[in-house]
Amino acid sequence: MTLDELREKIDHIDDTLLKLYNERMELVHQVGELKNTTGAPIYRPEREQEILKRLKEHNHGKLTDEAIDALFLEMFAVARNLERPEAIAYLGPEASFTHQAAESKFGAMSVYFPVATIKGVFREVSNGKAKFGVVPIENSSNGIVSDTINCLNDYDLKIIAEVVVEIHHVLATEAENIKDIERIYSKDIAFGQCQNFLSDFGFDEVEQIPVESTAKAAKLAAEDPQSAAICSAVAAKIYNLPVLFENIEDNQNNRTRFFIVSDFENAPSGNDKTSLLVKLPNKPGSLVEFLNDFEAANINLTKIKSHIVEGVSVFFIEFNGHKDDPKIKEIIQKHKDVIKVLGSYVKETDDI
Ligand SMILES: C=C(O[C@@H]1C=C(C(=O)O)C=C[C@H]1O)C(=O)O
Repeated sequence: MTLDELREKIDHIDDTLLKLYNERMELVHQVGELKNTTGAPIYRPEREQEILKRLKEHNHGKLTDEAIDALFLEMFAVARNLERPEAIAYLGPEASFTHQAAESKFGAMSVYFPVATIKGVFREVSNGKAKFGVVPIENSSNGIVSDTINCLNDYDLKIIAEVVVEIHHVLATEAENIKDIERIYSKDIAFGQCQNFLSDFGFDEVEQIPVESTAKAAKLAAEDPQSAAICSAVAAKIYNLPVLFENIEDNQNNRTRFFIVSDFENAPSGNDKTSLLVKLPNKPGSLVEFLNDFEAANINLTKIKSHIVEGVSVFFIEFNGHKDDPKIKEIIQKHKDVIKVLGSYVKETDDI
C-alpha cells in the first residue's frame, strides 16, 4: 500500500474510533446520572481493573499491556470527568513526583491543585474542596513517610488506590561548568538518594540547601546561575533548566509508592491489598498473637512497619485481600478495638 492509501485507512479507523468513543461516553454519562442520584462514588478502581484485565486477556494484537493501560486509563479519566468533574489535591508543588503520580491515575484532563503539606492534602479532601488526595507513603531507599501515617491515623479518609512511580533524578543547572556550582538545592530525601553521585563528582564540599520539594529546587536553581538542583526531568523542563547529568540516583531501582485517599470505600476487585494501623498493648507477645491470626487464616502479609504516632507505638500492616473477605472480616472484627482499617484497594505492586 502507498503512504496515501495507508493514511486513508487510518483516517477511516479514527472516524470509527471517534464514533465509538462518543457512544461509550453516552453510556458513561448515563452511569454518571445513576451515580449522581444515589450519591455513589464516580471513581471505581475495581471496575477499571476488571475492564483492563479482560482487555489484556482478549488482546491478540500489537498493543502491549502497558499500551493498553496508557490508552484506557486516560479514557477512564476523561469518562469520570464527564460523569462529574472532581478535583484532586496533591502534595505540591507542580511537577513534583506526587503530581506525576496523580496524573498517572487521573489523566491530563482533570482539575488538580497543589497543596504545600501532606496534612494540607488530607484537610482539603476532608473538607470537600477536593474529592481525592495524592500523597507519598514510602520510597524504596528512604522508607515510610511519617506524615502520611500520622494523617491516616488522624483523619477519617480511606486509601482507595496505590500508585508506584519510578524516581529518577537529574542534576540541572544554568552553570556552564561544574566548577561554577556553589550551591545545590534539593529535597532532603533526594540528597540522601544521590550520595554516591555527589561524592564521585566532588560535590561533597558544595553547600547543600534542603528545600520543601525537588520542584522548588528547580525553580530556585533557575533563578541562581551559580547553583544547581537535584530534581526530576519534568521539573527541570518546566523551569527551563538545562540538564547536566541524568539518572544520578544511587539506586537505579528507586521507586516511590503513593496513596490516593478519598471519602469512600472500594468494593472487592479480586486482586486487593488492605492497609491497617494496629495499636497493640505494650505487653510481650501481643504482636505475635495478632500475626498468628493472619497465619492461621493463610493471609499473606506484605508489610509490617513499626511507627510512633503521638508517642504511642503502632504497626502499619498490609496484606493481600479485601477487608470484606470473610476470613479477613473475622480477624478485623476480633481485633476491632486496636485496629484502624485504612482502606482496601486494587493491588498494583508487591515489591515496595
Ligand atoms: C463508567 C463508570 O465510572 C468510572 C469510569 C469507568 C469507565 O470509563 O469505564 C469505569 C469505572 C469508573 O471509574 C462505571 O462505574 O462503570
